[in-house]
Amino acid sequence: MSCPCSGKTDPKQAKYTIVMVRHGESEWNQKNLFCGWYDANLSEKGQQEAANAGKALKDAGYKFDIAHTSVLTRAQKTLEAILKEIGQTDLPVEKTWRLNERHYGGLTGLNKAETAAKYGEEQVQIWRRSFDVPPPPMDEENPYYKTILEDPRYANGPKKEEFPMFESLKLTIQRTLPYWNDVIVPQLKAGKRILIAAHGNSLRGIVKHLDEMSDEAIMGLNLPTGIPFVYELDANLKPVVSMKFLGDEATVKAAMEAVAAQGKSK
Ligand SMILES: O=C(O)[C@@H](COP(=O)(O)O)OP(=O)(O)O
Repeated sequence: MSCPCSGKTDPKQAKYTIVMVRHGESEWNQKNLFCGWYDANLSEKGQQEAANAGKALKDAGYKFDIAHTSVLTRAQKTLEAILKEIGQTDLPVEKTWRLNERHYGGLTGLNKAETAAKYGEEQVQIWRRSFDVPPPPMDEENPYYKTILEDPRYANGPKKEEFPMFESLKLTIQRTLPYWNDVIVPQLKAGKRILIAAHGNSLRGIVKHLDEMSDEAIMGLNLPTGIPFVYELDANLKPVVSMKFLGDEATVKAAMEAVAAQGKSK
């Protein structure tokens, strides 16, 4: 797909700025495994990507008043590395399961290329990128079932009855948007400069919402790891600058294509 690096631009009307970044490459991204709510660490390359994201933000002069991240290590470590680079290690940070990656259900722990070889690339593309077709549910046979379900980081939510066993992008958006609307929007309106470090699909959900992308259009968006992107929003929180990556266009495009290709059979 072409790089949607700088959609609409009328910075004169820009009232609010928010920066988002998908975490750096995780150890499971590196092994090409469906990760979802499994708590994979950053790979060495991912740690470097996170530091580079911080350098890019520093070079562009960004400072923040508050940051938001998920309860997963790969996003939190990315945020930490960024804050170190921009000299804001004391920034208030809010952590929420609502910014977690989508729950990849029964696919969690499977290799994406092997899954494509077994079920076909088309099926894997549907599982990875369709708006509302969920992956198969995670059941007790899955080796990561207990690790995830009994993880103490979820003691304060989600509630037992809302704890996902799988999520489509649609379901992911349904639990991410309340956080956007109830926590992030009021902070934006109060003039806070906000940074979000999260995941490929929780961020795709926010992007879909902000840019009012159709269910079809969002299928074509693959977010690269560790490259921050900026939104400038008007008084009604409509984008006047959309998804402006802090990276050169060729690099961003190649990184997006590499993410898309993870679902190929080899
Ligand atoms: O869960 C995963 O495997 C990846 C996204 O995978 P795709 O939807 O791109 O396959 O999540 P992230 O690395 O952003 O936390």
